[in-house]
Amino acid sequence: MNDIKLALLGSEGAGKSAVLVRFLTKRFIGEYASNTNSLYHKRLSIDGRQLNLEVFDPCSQSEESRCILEEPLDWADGFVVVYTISDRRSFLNAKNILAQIKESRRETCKGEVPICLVGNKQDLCHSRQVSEEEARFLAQENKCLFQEVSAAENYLEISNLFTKLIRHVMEQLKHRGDRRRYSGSKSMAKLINNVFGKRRKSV
Ligand SMILES: Nc1nc2c(ncn2[C@@H]2O[C@H](COP(=O)(O)OP(=O)(O)OP(=O)(O)O)[C@@H](O)[C@H]2O)c(=O)[nH]1
Repeated sequence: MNDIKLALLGSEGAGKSAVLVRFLTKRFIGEYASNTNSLYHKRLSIDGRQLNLEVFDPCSQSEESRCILEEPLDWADGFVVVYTISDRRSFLNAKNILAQIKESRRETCKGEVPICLVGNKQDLCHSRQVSEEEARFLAQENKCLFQEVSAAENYLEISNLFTKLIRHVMEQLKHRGDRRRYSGSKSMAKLINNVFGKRRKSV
């Protein structure tokens, strides 16, 4: 069984939980408790391989999430960076987050860091503030996957995107061998105790 660890990052209200819950349950739930960090857990089968998926969905508002760009950067195998197409500030924040991921992995990760940039709330395109071209260009610069989606309206695009990201993570883990298993398990214990406050969710 392969363990795959993903972290969701992005501005408050960008739709991180909505995107993740859409992927995990196929459903859109309008409102989520946003005052807690959550660790979602799900078993999946991709390309005939059984996977143990863990996804960290941080609370943007909590004190704890201040360390979000420290521990999870080491813990996660891949990242989903979410912005809202109708909120330029969330896009600029996503740009910042991509730079921080790259910086933190510069020394430890020889290949590409598996990341997908997600432009959420595509259904709000009448109030668009970020063009698809600009976001695609940012994704190309950072060598990450990119897709505009609507967690409110679509499942398939989100599902395909996560599947591509997980495949990319599996490729990277093959190259990284045992290194991650060692440091990953140390980070995990620390993360659960110090950051997540032992909250875990199975979907
Ligand atoms: N119109 C529209 N609204 C969405 C979409 N996705 C999420 N929302 C709404 O955006 C708001 C924020 O969504 P969340 O999923 O809680 O966002 P988040 O990034 O997890 O927020 P924090 O937990 O505060 O960091 C909620 O009111 C959602 O219903 C979407 O695709 N379209």
